[in-house]
Amino acid sequence: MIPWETLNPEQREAVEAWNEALLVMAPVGTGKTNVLALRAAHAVEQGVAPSSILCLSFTNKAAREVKDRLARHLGRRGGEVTAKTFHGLCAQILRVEAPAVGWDRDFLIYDEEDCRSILGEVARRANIKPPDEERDSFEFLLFDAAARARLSEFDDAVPRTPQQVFDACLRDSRASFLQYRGGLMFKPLLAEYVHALRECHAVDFADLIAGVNRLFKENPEVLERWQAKFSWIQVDEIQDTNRGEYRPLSLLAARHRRLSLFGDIDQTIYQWRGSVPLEILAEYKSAFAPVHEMRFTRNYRSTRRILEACERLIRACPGALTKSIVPQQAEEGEPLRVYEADDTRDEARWIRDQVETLVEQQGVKLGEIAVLTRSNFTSRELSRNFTALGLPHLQVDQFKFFQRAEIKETLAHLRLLLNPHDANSLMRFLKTPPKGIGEATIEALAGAPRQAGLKPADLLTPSTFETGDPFRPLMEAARAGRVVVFDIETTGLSIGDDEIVEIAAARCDGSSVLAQFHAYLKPSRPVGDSEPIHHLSDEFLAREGRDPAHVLREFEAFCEGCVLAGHNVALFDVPMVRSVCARLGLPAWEARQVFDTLDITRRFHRLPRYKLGEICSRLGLKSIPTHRADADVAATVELLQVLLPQLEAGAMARVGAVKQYGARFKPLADRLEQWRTFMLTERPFELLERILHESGLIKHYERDPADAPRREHLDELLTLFQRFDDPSMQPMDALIHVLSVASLGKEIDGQAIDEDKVLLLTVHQAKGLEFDTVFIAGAADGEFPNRRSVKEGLEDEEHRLFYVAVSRAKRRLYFSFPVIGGWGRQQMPSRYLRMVMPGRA
Ligand SMILES: Nc1ncnc2c1ncn2[C@@H]1O[C@H](COP(=O)(O)OP(=O)(O)OP(=O)(O)O)[C@@H](O)[C@H]1O
Repeated sequence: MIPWETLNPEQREAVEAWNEALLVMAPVGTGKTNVLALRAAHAVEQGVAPSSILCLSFTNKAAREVKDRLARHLGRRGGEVTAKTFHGLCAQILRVEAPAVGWDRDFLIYDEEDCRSILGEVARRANIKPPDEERDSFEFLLFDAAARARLSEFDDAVPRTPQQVFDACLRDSRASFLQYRGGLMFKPLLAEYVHALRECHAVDFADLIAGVNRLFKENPEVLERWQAKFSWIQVDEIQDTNRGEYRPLSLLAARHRRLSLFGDIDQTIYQWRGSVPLEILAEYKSAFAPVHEMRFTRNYRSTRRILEACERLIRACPGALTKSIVPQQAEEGEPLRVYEADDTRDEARWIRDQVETLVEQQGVKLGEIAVLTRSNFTSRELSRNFTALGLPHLQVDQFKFFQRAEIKETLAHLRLLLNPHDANSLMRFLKTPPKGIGEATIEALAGAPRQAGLKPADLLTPSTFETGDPFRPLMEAARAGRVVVFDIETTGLSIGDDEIVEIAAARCDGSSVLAQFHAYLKPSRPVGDSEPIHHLSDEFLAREGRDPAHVLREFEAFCEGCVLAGHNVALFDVPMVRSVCARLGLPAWEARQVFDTLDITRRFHRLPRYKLGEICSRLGLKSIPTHRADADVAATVELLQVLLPQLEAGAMARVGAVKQYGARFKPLADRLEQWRTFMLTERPFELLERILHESGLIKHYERDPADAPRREHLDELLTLFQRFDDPSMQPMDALIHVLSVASLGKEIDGQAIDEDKVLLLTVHQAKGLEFDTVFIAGAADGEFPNRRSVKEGLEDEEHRLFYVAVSRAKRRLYFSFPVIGGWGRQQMPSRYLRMVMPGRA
């Protein structure tokens, strides 16, 4: 039920316009988030299927809030709405469509640190070695350029070449890097980097955005399917969106034309990252005309005094749209205050004193107080001082939770279970707690055997030790004409619920097809959204489909004594057949070995992309895959026949390496295999708890009393795993979901807001939040506005950032700055203070 009585007329108008393309531009604190959730709930009440609704937010925290509110209004049906961040949506789509972009279905999302370490390695291999003191900023430069270069096609009005992007990043970089000006060929470096990522079955953030853009651009039938899935879309914080993010959303909505945007141009604070709100809004209004445009004006958040400050500040900002903000509260509120501190320590002491007074005299809770800063640097300085002064606080930057070594080391264990190819996690797993396998061994493993098609991951697979060479069963079966290549089509992607509608298979040897198998199966559920993928309709299957149990028994007989192979089958097709067999009470396929031609191709061929069709054309094969099971099987057979001689040629080297390293790796492989079985039945937090104990991680962090905070972080990780768990998912799917939140999460997402601690965070991190009391520290010219941003022509963005900071406060707003800043520099009050408090000058 919609609580209409709590809504003001403008909020009500927005909710009532549930069936239109709606654009809500609304100043700070006017209730956008709440209206967004209620509007989706109302759409469901009006008959829109909850599963067709997509709500996008800027942080996971905001997305969770939308979900919670929907659950409150809609009950169980609220859970069917997709509420995510944009990156989360890309990951969801690409996991389903992995074959269409040539990615592995089990792809991991690497965070900035993982990507930078790969880039550093790739650069070293190319003999690019910046001096030690520049290495960090050089890796960042490469990371930034690598992202921009891949997104240029979608982000820039005029696309640039990778070299142009790199040269521009180099020009803008603060460090000198003189030696690289005009001398570094960026394109091959970028290609190496992307290849290294894919070898780990990994992607980065830029891949997610570029991947979805390319997917929709090149595969109209795929786009059509997602258009049918999400027919009702609304997006929050549109002002901080760039073209590469907006475009796929507008494509998704092109058919149903129900795309609604919420935001506030005057809170644009990510222009430096390429957000172009005005252009996007103009594009939106013309593409989705007629757009119902409206503004919210009433602020429910702040006292009149704070709102007056907000209004004065934003009116003075060139180009701002907000002319007035109507206060809903009658309360005048306390006067704003400024403290000119002697230095940072004095500033921290003053804040501590004010906080103590508020707590003792006015009963304010520590968790309702926030200290906002422009830079991470000031935040860290204050944190050091607060610690010395005994003020309980939580610094969000320092709390880059998922970046902490102990968290990464722990998560590496889980990631490795899902994806043994993840080289970064493998290294972390081997090092902590130490597994007795040193750098030299790993270096050696990453060298020669690789050309023979061996990866370190093979040594963590128990079957490798039974055969002495991971590919021996495949080669032997091929010689005996006992390889079955197969492909299936299904009613959908849920392994536990969906059904198989077509099986195609071919038994072959190294040069020819010896027998074929093909059958349609009659499903007990409609094909639904999957029909456009395989073009098999319910009517056709009702007519041609046979009893699934019979077909699967025949298929089992066809595969008798054979080894199986397929393209990108390891993570979907095989578990799907197992699940359907189990549901039908047929003997499971547990013991069958399956070889994936996507994995093998990648070991021997360096290609820009690994979609089956692209592999076939690059390697000059005759077969053309068509997304029909039998055509794909024919293409895969031909591909396998090209790969087999290469596998044969590397056999000796692989056997040698397995012999040499086997004894040390086998116990680890067995342990991982055991955890993999628990992964199928235990909830993510239960599995995490098991691994923490059985891996020796807990013991490792208990050895040194100085490690006590690390232990606490591991406990927090367990709590977060419980919080992020989605009980409606199967345990393994839930684990994939939890790990993707961990890698896509912004700093604030990992935050267990603590009632007993003041929150210390940057203004960027405070976006969308509100607090009873706000301190804006470091409010000095040069710091806020930031000197460098002003120099780069981004002064208006600094102005808006100050506006965002000021508008987070509900009841009290304090400013402070040290007269003597860093490096003993004399500081003047921020120019914005004069606007906020004109009488003060
Ligand atoms: N109709 C209403 N009645 C009472 N309180 C409301 C109403 N609408 C919004 N609020 C309250 O006003 C505050 C601000 O709302 P919300 O955070 O949704 O605003 P917003 O527009 O998203 O803000 P911002 O853009 O500044 O982040 C919240 O505390 C919310 O509960």
